[in-house]
Amino acid sequence: MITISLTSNEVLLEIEELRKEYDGTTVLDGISLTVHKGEVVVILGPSGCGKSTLLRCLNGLEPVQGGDIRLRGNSLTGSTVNWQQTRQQIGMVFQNYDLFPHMTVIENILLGPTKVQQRSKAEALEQALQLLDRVGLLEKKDAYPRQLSGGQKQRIAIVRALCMNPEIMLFDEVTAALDPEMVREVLEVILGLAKQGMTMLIVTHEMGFAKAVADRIVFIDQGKICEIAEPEQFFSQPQTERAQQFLNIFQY
Ligand SMILES: Nc1ncnc2c1ncn2[C@@H]1O[C@H](COP(=O)(O)OP(=O)(O)OP(=O)(O)O)[C@@H](O)[C@H]1O
Repeated sequence: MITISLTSNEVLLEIEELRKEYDGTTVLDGISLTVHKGEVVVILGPSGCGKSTLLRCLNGLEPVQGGDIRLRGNSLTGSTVNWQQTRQQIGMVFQNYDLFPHMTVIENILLGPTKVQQRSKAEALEQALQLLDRVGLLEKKDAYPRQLSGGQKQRIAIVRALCMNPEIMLFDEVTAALDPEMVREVLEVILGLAKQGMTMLIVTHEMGFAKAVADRIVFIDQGKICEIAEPEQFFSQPQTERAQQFLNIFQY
């Protein structure tokens, strides 16, 4: 079988010796990771190891106490970072799709492109409709969030983030709040993005999905990177006892 890698040599994101504390307790303890354009990195680790915190630091939602984060060489840890601009380059989707309840699907999606990015409504609308079509929800464009299932809301949240044309997408347990039958439809959207070469950092507890989507698995334990491996290697022969214990819990 010929495997075509969509990962380029171009470095997009560099995390260097990142340290994060909450109330004097170290939660991220010297995390270093380089992500290339087009790469899909899945972050795994036991509950409380710091996965969500790491994504939140990358998106400027948490201040850090040490180290650096660089996006295309530009540091994101100083006090002068323009987060409004930077967040347009780093899209994030959370467990709880926070769509505005009083706005329709299309209004939710167009808010960022038209208000923040000041793009023309016609141009943003064209892109939004294309993206909605791609996730199979074009007919829901005028629905309100309360009229959608959890899986549909989560796909809309992904479209909303994509419509800002980010360079990288962060996904934080986006299927954790969904009923099992809706998990697949959301994961398929993310798999589709991977095939199109979107750079992504994904936190998930879905091991089958992690194996299918990842170029690299990063296993974190107690705030440190314990292991970085290709998925085949990680799932068949993890190098550390902690990773083996973690996989045993998932019976994987
Ligand atoms: N706002 C906060 N204030 C204080 N401590 C926090 C805060 N947010 C997270 N923590 C702590 O930081 C540690 C890492 O939390 P984080 O949510 O990043 O873990 P996680 O690996 O994503 O866990 P899970 O898989 O359960 O979601 C935990 O010990 C958590 O209790």
